Amino acid sequence: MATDPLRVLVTGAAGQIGYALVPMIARGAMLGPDQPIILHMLDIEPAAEALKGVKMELIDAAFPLLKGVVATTDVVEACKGVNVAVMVGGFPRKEGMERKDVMSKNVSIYKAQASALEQHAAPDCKVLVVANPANTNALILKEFAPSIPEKNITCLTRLDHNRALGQISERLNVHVGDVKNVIIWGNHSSTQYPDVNHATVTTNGSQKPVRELVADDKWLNSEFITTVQQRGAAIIKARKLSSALSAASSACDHIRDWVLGTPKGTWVSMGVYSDGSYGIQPGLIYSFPVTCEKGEWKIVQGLKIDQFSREKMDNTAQELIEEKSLAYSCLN
Ligand SMILES: NC(=O)c1ccc[n+]([C@@H]2O[C@H](COP(=O)([O-])OP(=O)(O)OC[C@H]3O[C@@H](n4cnc5c(N)ncnc54)[C@H](O)[C@@H]3O)[C@@H](O)[C@H]2O)c1
Ligand SMILES: O=C(O)C[C@H](O)C(=O)O
Repeated sequence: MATDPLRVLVTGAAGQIGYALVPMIARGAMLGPDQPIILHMLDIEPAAEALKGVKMELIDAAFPLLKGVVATTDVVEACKGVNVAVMVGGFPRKEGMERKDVMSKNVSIYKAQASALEQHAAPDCKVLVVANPANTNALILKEFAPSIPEKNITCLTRLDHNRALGQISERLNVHVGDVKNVIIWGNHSSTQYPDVNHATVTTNGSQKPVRELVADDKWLNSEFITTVQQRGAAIIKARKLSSALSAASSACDHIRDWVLGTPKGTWVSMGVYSDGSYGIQPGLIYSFPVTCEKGEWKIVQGLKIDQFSREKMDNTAQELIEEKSLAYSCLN
């Protein structure tokens, strides 16, 4: 039986993440190889010509799953009937800036786009905010779109999760696919806490704790953490542009696992609405370990948290509380 196409919105589609992301979606990397797609691409007037060019290339690539392309600078047209919204539109940080330095420009975009999504997207639309400051933009979107269920609004910390997997795989010289269950707690910023206390590596059919295999707590508790926290800045320094292919790929991972489910025994990190789990203030958009089934995420419960982790988890929560009040002061 033919499957109806799903409508996927990408905002900021003429930008560098957008350019990497739309072909991945059109090839099935986000919603699977059998799911037809109609792509909705939004950008602003100064990027309208570039957006047209992206649409031309999508047509030229002749993707079999791509059943239509809407390329527009009209936010209402862009949001109409979308089932998935990937919010990339905004201003990236440059060398020497922290992510919250792009706050005033970006939170006002998310306030404005919240109502367009609320009024015109499909009622069960799943929203992923990528643009920085990602957690706080998602929080603003949630607060200004009160009729969208809070469970449907998330932000991207899967890139940090994948970076953590990558660092462990490099250190142990094992395949990245054999490393699992790292956790990113908190903010997608330099206060995030990459935690390997529950992570494992599968070797010769059995699972071993990452801590045991690395056997170097000093490295795990210092250099590993700062490398993951600072990876975004390192990419900006090297490329003079912020990460794009890895961000696009991680956005596909985030939505794919959310919609199609996480493999048994595996969790991933997602920035989601806090329900107070692990003592994190309810209402923040905070990155937790989650499992997904039937299109719903659930925070993994009952993990043992030591004093070292507790302090780092609270520190990044505190930054999110401060970002929230800074965001509101930018909106006033
Ligand atoms: N969460 C993450 O892991 C992660 C990773 C990488 C980048 N980012 C962030 O993603 C965002 C995009 O990065 P990029 O490198 O693609 O930037 P970019 O400047 O190349 O592209 C951004 C696009 O957004 C468009 N835009 C601006 N205002 C808009 C609006 N109101 N509506 C729709 N589109 C609008 C711009 O015209 C531009 O085409 C940045 O905020 C960046 O910091 C987040
Ligand atoms: O660090 C940035 O500003 C871009 C992005 O958030 C990243 O982590 O690569």
